[in-house]
Amino acid sequence: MVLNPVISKLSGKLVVLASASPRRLEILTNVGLRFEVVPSWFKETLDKSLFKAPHEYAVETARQKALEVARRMPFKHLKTPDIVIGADTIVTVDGLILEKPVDKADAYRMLSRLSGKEHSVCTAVAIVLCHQQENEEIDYQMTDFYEETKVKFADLSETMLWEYIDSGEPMDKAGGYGIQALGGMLVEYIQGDFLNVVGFPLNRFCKQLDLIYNHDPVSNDVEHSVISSNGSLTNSIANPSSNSSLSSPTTSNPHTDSPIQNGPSASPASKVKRKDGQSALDDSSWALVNSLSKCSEGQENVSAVGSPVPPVTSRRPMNLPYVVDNVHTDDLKRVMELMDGFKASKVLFTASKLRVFDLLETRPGLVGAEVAQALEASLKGTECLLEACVSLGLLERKQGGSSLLSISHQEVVYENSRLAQRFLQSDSPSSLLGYMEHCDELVWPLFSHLESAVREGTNQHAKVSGKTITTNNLFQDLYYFRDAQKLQFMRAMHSIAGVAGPAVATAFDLSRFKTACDLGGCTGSMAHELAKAYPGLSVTVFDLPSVVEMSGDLFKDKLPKADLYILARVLHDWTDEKVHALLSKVSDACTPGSAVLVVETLLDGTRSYPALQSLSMLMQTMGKERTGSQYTQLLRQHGFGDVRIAHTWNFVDVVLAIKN
Ligand SMILES: C[S@@+](CC[C@H](N)C(=O)[O-])C[C@H]1O[C@@H](n2cnc3c(N)ncnc32)[C@H](O)[C@@H]1O
Repeated sequence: MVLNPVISKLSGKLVVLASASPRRLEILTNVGLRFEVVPSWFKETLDKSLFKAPHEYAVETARQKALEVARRMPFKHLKTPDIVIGADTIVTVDGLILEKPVDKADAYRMLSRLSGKEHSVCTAVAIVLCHQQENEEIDYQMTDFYEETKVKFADLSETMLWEYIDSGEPMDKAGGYGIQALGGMLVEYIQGDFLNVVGFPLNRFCKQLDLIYNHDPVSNDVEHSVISSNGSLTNSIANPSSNSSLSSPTTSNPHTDSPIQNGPSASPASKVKRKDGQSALDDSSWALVNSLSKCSEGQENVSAVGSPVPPVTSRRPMNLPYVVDNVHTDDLKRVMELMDGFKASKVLFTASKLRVFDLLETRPGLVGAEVAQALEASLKGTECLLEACVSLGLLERKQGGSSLLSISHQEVVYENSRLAQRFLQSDSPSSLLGYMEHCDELVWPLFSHLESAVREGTNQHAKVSGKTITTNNLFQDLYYFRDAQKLQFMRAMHSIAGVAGPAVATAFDLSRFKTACDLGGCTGSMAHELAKAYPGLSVTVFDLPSVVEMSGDLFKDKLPKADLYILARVLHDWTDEKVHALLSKVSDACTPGSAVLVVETLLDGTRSYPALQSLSMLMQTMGKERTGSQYTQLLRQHGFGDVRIAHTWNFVDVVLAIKN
């Protein structure tokens, strides 16, 4: 299509970009567009499974972003924009939608998925035109489109991936990369609009503005749906030859003359369809999407919270304060989740202890009564527990049991979720049941004394078991004083090492070491993982006499000879003084080029797990978790000049320190 001048058509208009993306801002500024930035409060949480194709999800998100700002501004900013632009960029690969990574581990998952493959970048843009009418009501007209660009990544090495992730660039970008900066290094070729990959398809946007401002939509016979503030469809004209699109976010079928229901139109599938039945995305027809009076402030907020499609319902009087908005709702949700965190943990521990997951592994598809019978528990309590497990993603609820006790085939039956199959069944290789039992029996009672621990700065065993624990008797008197306790502790250590072991073993290339000694190696689970990863490595486990045959006291006895010493979750048990004593001893046992592998949860980044784990150490031991740089400093003080850190984002991270 011939492109006419469009940007000048917007001069004198209040143009608003409903996006905080600096890249979109730059693209639009560069072409001389004058606009305000009002980031949308619409949360990108639409249920992706409701959309037939990924681009439909992006379009709907762009629409909701733009509409939220268009509806908020007259009330919150006390001015009505002329035009609001919303955009959403998604990356799709193997049918999967990738948005912005939530953390480094997520960025790693995304980028390794993109490595060596072609993927698609889709930016959807929604343009809302706001017309203030004489009666103070505002009409909203919306048009939207999307642009797709194919991008091919080179094969990326692990080092390249991590170097890029550690640059911090992936974090605020769809798909975890930015083509305009460092991420450009990853790209072999692109097919399509480069700026679309950056975040805004400028050319297509200008074509769309051309359609809007250089052609009169009504005289062009384009599709034109009007929804009045009482929610009824008042007009509908169609032009089947039209090739651009506009849709009404509030109508389930704007092509009918029937009245449209008030209230939330829940499904994104309610988007306008073209006359020919195609998705509206390639159309450029018009729809007057909404008409709201200025006094419907509360409604604006309700819609943004509850539904992808803003409802048009009865008006609220201006003087009735309406206090819920997206931001508040998200904060409230977070606080509620945190307040309920202890209940969720206890549900997990109890269901594990009652062996619900083992039962449903051997007998999947049981109804509540059958589970209650097998557990010898009350029906009422069992049903509550099962439903709580479903809500936490531990179990799946299905319809139609075929069991003897089921009354009808429509009865609810339960099965283990994938998460439960992997981590909660006792026979799974990555079962965490041992650790769960430890958390429930030992850590849980300690945490009820968190306030005392914070005030006193010490462990709380005296309050729970009446035992005063010091650096000299931590293991012997606490964990190993009875066989049952010892085995429980060892099971806990074993299960974590089993899950984290493969990531620890491969965090660095350790193939040059021939002998390793796992100091405080407990059941040998970590040693086993190392030996598996490096068939040429002979690993010895050294622990207290009550734990292993190759025994001794780390602090008193001579250490076995090795060229790699492993200290996995040992240093975090001890005071700085003891840590210095131990590292000095390990350093003495090392020759130049030998190394120590410190495996600990590093207090780096913003994940909650390490911080909570550090509190757990405070409650249980003499020690604490430390940051990567604290370990680096400690190790350097003991003659390990070359210190490298690998964050595995598993239970533990890894520090490799090589002796000078
Ligand atoms: C927290 S556990 C870690 C176990 C194992 N490294 C892992 O990551 O699964 C600490 C280990 O240090 C051992 N340990 C504690 N004090 C010790 C000492 N004085 N000498 C030798 N081993 C000790 C304990 O028996 C226990 O196995």
